[in-house]
Amino acid sequence: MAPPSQKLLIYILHYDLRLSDNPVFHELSRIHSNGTPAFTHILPLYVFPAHQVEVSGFIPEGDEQAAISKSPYPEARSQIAGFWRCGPHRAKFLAESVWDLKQSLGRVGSGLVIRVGMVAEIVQNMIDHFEGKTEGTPGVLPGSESVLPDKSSIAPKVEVLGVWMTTDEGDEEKQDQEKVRRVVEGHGKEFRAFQDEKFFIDDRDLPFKSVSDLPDVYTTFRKSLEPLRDRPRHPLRIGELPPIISTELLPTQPSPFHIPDTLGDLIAALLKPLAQSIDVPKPPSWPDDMSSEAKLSQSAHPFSGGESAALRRIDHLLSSGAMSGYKDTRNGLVGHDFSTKLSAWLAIGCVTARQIHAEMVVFEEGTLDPEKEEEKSKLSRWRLADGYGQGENKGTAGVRFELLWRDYFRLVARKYGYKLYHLRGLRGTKDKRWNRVDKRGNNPKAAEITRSVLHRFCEGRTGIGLIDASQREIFLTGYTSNRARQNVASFLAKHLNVDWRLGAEWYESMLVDYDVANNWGNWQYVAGVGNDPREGRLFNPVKQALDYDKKGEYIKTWVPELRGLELEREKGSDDIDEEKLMGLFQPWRLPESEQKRLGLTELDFVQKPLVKIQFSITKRPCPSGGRGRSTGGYRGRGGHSSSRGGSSRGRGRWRTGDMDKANEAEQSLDRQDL
Ligand SMILES: Cc1cc2nc3c(=O)[nH]c(=O)nc-3n(C[C@H](O)[C@H](O)[C@H](O)COP(=O)(O)OP(=O)(O)OC[C@H]3O[C@@H](n4cnc5c(N)ncnc54)[C@H](O)[C@@H]3O)c2cc1C
Repeated sequence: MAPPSQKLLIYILHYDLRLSDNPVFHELSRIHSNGTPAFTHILPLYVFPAHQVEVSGFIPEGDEQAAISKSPYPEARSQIAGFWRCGPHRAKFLAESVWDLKQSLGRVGSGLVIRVGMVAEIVQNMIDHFEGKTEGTPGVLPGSESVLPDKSSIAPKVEVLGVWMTTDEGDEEKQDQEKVRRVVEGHGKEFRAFQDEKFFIDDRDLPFKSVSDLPDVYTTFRKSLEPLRDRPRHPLRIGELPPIISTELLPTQPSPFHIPDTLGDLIAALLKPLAQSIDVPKPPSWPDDMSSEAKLSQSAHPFSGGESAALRRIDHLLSSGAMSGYKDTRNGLVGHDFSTKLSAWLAIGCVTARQIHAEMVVFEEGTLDPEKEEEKSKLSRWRLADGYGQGENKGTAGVRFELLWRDYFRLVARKYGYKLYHLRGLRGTKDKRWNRVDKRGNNPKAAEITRSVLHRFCEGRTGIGLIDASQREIFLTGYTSNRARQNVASFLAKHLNVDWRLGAEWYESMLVDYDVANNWGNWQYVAGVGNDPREGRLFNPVKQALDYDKKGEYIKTWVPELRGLELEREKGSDDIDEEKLMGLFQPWRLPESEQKRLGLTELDFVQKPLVKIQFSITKRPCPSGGRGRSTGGYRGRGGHSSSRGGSSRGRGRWRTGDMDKANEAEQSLDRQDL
């Protein structure tokens, strides 16, 4: 047989969906420019992973139910609650990101091949195909569900030399990588795993050799790295890439799946199975008559996936002055620009933290050159922006500070491995009894009650305005602010005592920016089982609403049932009636007449809130009087009524108890860091 005419290197993309500042593309272009790489062609390959993303919608024809039953893979659902692991918002964002990369690569004469399945099986299928293995050759890994080998013609012209990919910290990702390595090395090919360089500080520059030396307190970690502005490396330059293999030589997508030809069809294939089985019985919905433009303007995250959109967003943040103002706005709840909204692109590697840093440096130093054609138009946008050419400011420093949190949680994931997903957390906390929905440690009746509480939590019908607004926002848009996330996580874990992993699974399903280390690490932190140095931190969502949603704008945006509540003492004035505000924060507190007027008398979240939190800004006792209590026989935690007072604010004086004490401490630390 003639020797193969093409020597192929496969690059599997996963959470590194970008062309710029990409260590693998950098290496490929470097070797290519050096003249004599061992390979002649490359294959950039993205596989929608069947265990994380539901892929039954890629099966052509038939109704959705039939499609699910025909898929060789189990549904991609979370382990405990059974939520879709990748809900509609992230599925769409991911498809847009993959498509954007395909187009960017196309523009530089390369391309991206898309497949669905388990990545190791797809790699095996490719290698088998090029090794000329015929039908019947296992295209399937031992122990996995069957995926039929490709039946198309054999292509002896190509030899696979190796497979490259970047590593991830998630347990599952590590296992997937290991399976790929075994397949590749089992065929005597080269396997190479690159450290992705999408973080703020490169692993090579960390002040410790072994991750076991990572401090358990973020502040200690941060201090060891300050000044942060001096730390990041420069983004990598990508030169010309080796030619891509002709797609005709490739095996087709293993049956029964079909890869769509357009972005619209790709999104439709991902969304189809998700739409027919929504995870909660009474999901929130947009008003029927709301236009898609109005939805986008109401959403805090109206952005599309992809490297191009990410780079445009960075440009916008700098030219609008939003980045310079970040420190003052970052605790906002409503709007597009109160925080950077870069997280979703960072999570799947459409952009790197050091690219953000590098753009901020150019902005801070004001070094754009009007003589350079490519910098001229940027200069016209940036030069009038707040902070241009004036060095690091509070806002840009604040963004660096937050980006380091992201690095930190990734390293925490590396240090603690599987403990990231464990109920007892990194701390191994044993003394807390959680309300659970799984069989272990629970009787069926209690599990059933917890399940119904969980549904109300997910649906945004708990009766606590801030929590409900956030939960409806996340369901409808895939995003909610960091402030809201902290409150939601604290509420589930500490007021309701519900197994915090259910919240983490819900966020995994809902968030457009889901990231394994950041999500599970943050949930543990807030639930009190992770590496928060202060044990017992508790967010009081009523006080938090008072601090961060002073005029009730956020709650009214997302809980339309309460929009008709007029908070101003006089129309158009800034003078807010605090009692009504308290009614917005917990609608059970509204007088009966107001409840009737607003049509709230039949609503469970008004009449039977999951928790009543005692909190008042007047000297008068709360309407229910006495201790706060949870309702419906649920073993949760209400507020406490011992009045210890606190700071005066507005007209009255805080009348709260233990919860305020916790919040005073909370304010002093305030996770300004988080
Ligand atoms: C319970 C809970 C779950 C979370 N789950 C995720 C998740 O799955 N994915 C995710 O990216 N972030 C998560 N976060 C962190 C944080 O809420 C988001 O990163 C942030 O809200 C994203 O919006 P932004 O890009 O506008 O953030 P900005 O405020 O603009 O911050 C800039 C960047 O810094 C990083 N950052 C900010 N805060 C944190 C933080 N607390 N931890 C780690 N990195 C941070 C993010 O990359 C963010 O894009 C979670 C926080 C909590 C409390």
